This record gives sequence, structure tokens and C-alpha cells, in this order.
Amino acid sequence: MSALIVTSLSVRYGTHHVLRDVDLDVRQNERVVLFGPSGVGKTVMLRAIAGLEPGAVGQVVLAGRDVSRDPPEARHLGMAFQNFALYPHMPARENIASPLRARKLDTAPIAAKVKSVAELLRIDHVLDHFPRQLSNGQKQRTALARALVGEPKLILFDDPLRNVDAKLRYEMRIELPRLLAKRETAAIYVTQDFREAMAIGDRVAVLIDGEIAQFALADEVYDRPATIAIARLFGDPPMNLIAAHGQARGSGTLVRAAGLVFGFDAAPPREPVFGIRPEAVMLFSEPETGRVAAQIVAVTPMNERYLVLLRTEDGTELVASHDTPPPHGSHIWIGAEPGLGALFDAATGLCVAAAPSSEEIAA
Ligand SMILES: Nc1ncnc2c1ncn2[C@@H]1O[C@H](COP(=O)(O)OP(=O)(O)OP(=O)(O)O)[C@@H](O)[C@H]1O
Repeated sequence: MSALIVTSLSVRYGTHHVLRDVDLDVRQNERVVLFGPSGVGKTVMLRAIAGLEPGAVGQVVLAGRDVSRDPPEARHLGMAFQNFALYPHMPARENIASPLRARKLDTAPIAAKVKSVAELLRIDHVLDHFPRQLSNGQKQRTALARALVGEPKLILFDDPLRNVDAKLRYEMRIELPRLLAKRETAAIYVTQDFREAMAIGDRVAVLIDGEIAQFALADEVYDRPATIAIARLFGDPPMNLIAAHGQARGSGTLVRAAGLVFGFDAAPPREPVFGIRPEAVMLFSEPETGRVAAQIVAVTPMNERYLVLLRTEDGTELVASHDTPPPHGSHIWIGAEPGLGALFDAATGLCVAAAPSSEEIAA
């Protein structure tokens, strides 16, 4: 049974269709990331699932039960938000207990559940502290404990790490999947950060213009973005998108981009665009068949990697990203990591093929 099935969900504000006939499903114990640019409707989608968007149209089925008409409190979901949203006048203990109190549970089982989840999150020593006495990391954990304490089958996370420091963000990216697995809890996790999406999501749903543009395994969205728009959004630095030349060869296409040549298993698109991730652009100090001469325009360190802006002889600019410095000198040769890259059609915006074969043809 799925933890959640959303069918034809639509939300409109005046003439603005925020969500249009959106379908989404979350399997038991699965983490689905809802990814998309700012203002696209991610929070609205979570609110609609939680029963907090009165104008929402469509069906929401939680663990086999149609809750489309149920009020929020009858849906038994856990929720965690961007700014922790802790009650300032309550100590951590009471903040964590609040969903259980709302369900009118007896005091003893509430205390036991709060203790257990606080131990799991290593905040049992600060349960008597008020939010103002907690560090950001402890506030984050308190909010998470509150979401977990009622043992919901599904938790909605609205960009919970957006405003926390980098160290806590890295910690939680590792810890959160482990915690959710331990509690056998499914989750929808909203983020605009593709690294977070890759770290936390089993599957990623990309929301663009009120619709789910792609819903697939995180690696698949990365390796084979369904559209040019997704390729531009998902990745930092994003995929290089290079206007290409395509020529039919058998049932496939021979694609030439920035002087590199690839074979794809698809008919030639009308306006071919070759996509290659920065880490799949290989840098060499020597020429060889299949490599293309390029000039290093700039090198910038980023997150312990080197971003290298390159210009090939035909004037194409592209970015390479590696954990080692580029070869010495401004003139180098580039190639593509075998099997990586995607072919798009700019006329439709769609990806038509991925995983090219490198052609042993001199540029
Ligand atoms: N109560 C409301 N009244 C009118 N418009 C609203 C309301 N709530 C949300 N919207 C609109 O719905 C759209 C989606 O908002 P939402 O908060 O879901 O975006 P988001 O994808 O979560 O963005 P962010 O990543 O910046 O948080 C926005 O254009 C917003 O202005």
C-alpha cells in the first residue's frame, strides 16, 4: 500500500493556477523530494496534502484512506517547517508533546514517547529549555522530534534546512534519512537545493509551472533530466547545454557539439542540444583522437572542487568541475566521460536520448 496517493490536485488563487492536475505517490518508507524554483507551489502542495488549502480540488489518499474531505487534525501527518515554528512560551518537552496533547493522549504515554524521540535525536538534556535557550541545531531537532513523536506514516518537510548553517545542514542530510528509516516513516521533503534533493530523496518530483515535469529516481533526474528546463535547474553548476549539429546515422543520430562527436540511439531532433554535466567534461594536457582543443578562461574554487570555464576553438563556452586542479597552462584538450550526456530538442524542450556512445572520430 502507498503511504500517499495524490490524484489531480489543483489549487488556484484568483486567476493564478498554482497547481494544475498534479499526481504524486509516495511508497511506504519512501522519501520523495519535491523540488522546484521559488514560488512554484511547493508549500501550497504540502498545505493541500495536509488539508490546509480550503480551495484545493482533487483526491488525497493516505495509507489507503481517502482524506480529501478530512480536516488537518484527522490526517495524522507530521510536519516540519523552514523556521522551526516552535511555540516560544513552551519548553522543548511541551513543544514535542503538542501533537499528542492535541490527540488527547494520557500523560504517561506522552512522556514516554517524548523521551524516546528526544533520545533518538540527542536532545534529551535540553527538554526543559525554552526555544530561546536552544541553539539552532537543537531547535531543528526539537521541531523534528515534534514531527516524529506521533509516529505518523508520512511527514511533510517544508525546506527545513533552508535557514540553518552549513555544518548542521550536512549533518541533517546524513542523519535524516537514517532517522526516517528507523521510524519507518515516509516523507515528502521540499527543497530548492539539488544536493539536498540527491542526499535525501529516493525519488525526486520536479515541479515547474504548476505541473510535475519529472518524477523519477534522484540519479535519473540528474543523469537524464526530462527537459531542458530541469537540466538548467537541477545541478550546481548546472548541466552544460550546447547547441549541436545532428545527422541521421542508421536509426540513431551522430551529434557534433563543441567539436566532440557522439552517437545517440534516437532519431535526429529538430534543434539538437547536447547536455553534459561539468564533472563529465574531462581535461587533458595532451591531444589525442576524439579530444578537442580548448582554452582555460577562468578557474574558481567551489566546495573543494575546481570549476573551470573553458572555450573551445569554435567559441563554445562550457564548465568543467573536478576535485583536482586543471592541467597547467591555458591551452588544454577536453573530452567527455564515456556514456555520460544527454540529447535534447530545443524545439520541444524535451530530452530525446541519454547515455551516448563516444565516437572514435577526429574532431
Ligand atoms: N494565500 C495565498 N494567496 C494568494 N496567493 C498565494 C497564497 N499562498 C500562496 N500563493 C501563491 O502561490 C504560489 C506558490 O507559493 P508557494 O509558497 O507554494 O511557493 P514555493 O514553491 O513553496 O516557494 P519557496 O520555495 O520560495 O518557498 C506563489 O505565487 C504564491 O504567491
